[in-house]
Amino acid sequence: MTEPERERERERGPPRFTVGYALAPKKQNSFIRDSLVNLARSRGIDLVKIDPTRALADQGPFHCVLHKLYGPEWKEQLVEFRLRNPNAVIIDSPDAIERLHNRISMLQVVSELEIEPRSLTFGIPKQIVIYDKETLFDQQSWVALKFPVIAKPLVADGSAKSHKMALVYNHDGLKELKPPIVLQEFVNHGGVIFKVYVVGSHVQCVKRKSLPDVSASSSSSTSGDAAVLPFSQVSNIATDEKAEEKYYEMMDMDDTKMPPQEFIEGIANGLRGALKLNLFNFDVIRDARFAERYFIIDINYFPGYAKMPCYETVLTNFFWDLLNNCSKLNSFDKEVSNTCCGDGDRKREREDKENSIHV
Ligand SMILES: O=P(O)(O)O[C@@H]1[C@@H](OP(=O)(O)O)[C@H](OP(=O)(O)O)[C@H](O)[C@H](OP(=O)(O)O)[C@H]1OP(=O)(O)O
Ligand SMILES: Nc1ncnc2c1ncn2[C@@H]1O[C@H](COP(=O)(O)OP(=O)(O)O)[C@@H](O)[C@H]1O
Ligand SMILES: [Mg+2]
Ligand SMILES: [Mg+2]
Repeated sequence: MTEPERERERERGPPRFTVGYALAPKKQNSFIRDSLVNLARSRGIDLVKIDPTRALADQGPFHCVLHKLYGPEWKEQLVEFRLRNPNAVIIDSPDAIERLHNRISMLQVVSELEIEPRSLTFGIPKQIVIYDKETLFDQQSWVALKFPVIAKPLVADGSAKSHKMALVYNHDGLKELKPPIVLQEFVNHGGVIFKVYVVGSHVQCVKRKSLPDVSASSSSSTSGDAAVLPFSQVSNIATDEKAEEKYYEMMDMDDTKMPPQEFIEGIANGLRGALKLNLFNFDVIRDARFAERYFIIDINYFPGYAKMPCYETVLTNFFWDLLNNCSKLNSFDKEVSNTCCGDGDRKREREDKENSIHV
């Protein structure tokens, strides 16, 4: 760069970026808080709402589009936007997100991962998919499964219906289920679930309450108790503080040891690469019988990040990394200058970007 060019750049000041967001109203309320908007703004990133009633390609300009909306029309909008703005970043690709909308394809990738240390194991609980009532009533279809099982709607599209689960203690309980469903073996895990939030290369694990363990006797069809227990979003239920305190005491929540960070990061990075996603979380449980055995039971796109400690900083850093030092973006906005960062950061940014753009 010549001296006059450097001078012009100094005069222009640091580059500014615009991130457009397209979110359902509930998500917008929980995620787009003043604390996030102000922190991002102070780092040169403006968060701007995308108007869902107007064509996306007519809005902007956006250096980056952040979204959690579904359906063919929205996908079309993204394709059109991409054609008109080939250097803008779309977080994340709708095809990659769609894989998480089916509870079978969602977890398929887990079995393909190879993670150190090998002293700990991870996988998914034994599960089958049932598409119709006939198969549900055919003993042969679930003979390989051990009760209790959790029945989950096959579709995980964010609707209230897609979170309606049932804990089924014995085969009598199967009668009440409505396929298409996934029947997954229930794993006793001490009533505590680990939620692992992933934001690009940032990985953060938190503890949440989960379903309590089930005793062997409650699974017998002669116990006289109900054969099925419906529930929904158990780790998300807002209880009053007192009840919450009692629950935590009862479940020894404070005493529950976190899984090793290195292990969790290995899984998170493996999933990030295989799923080609930047923004997701996954639910992990630890087998109550074998403490070295972990199961991944759920993966969610763009989860409730506002519940993650320091979410404003984590998300702002992610946007910043993505928007700065990126040659593709530099050509989208010719005004942007090159900014330095370490090699590790560069590698991280490259990975984050590889996971984004393609629509
Ligand atoms: O509503 P929140 O903030 O609790 O976030 C929900 C997530 O809670 P979590 O962060 O895992 O505790 C929630 O996670 P779970 O499925 O409950 O494990 C989902 O990601 C949910 O999105 P969707 O309904 O599946 O599209 C998320 O809902 P949306 O905010 O995306 O509607
Ligand atoms: N295989 C399982 N064994 C034990 N508990 C489970 C299992 N699967 C799900 N759960 C419990 O049910 C809750 C909801 O299941 P999940 O698959 O995470 O659905 P959702 O997408 O609605 O969060 C989990 O947070 C956990 O408490
Ligand atoms: Mg879950
Ligand atoms: Mg989920």
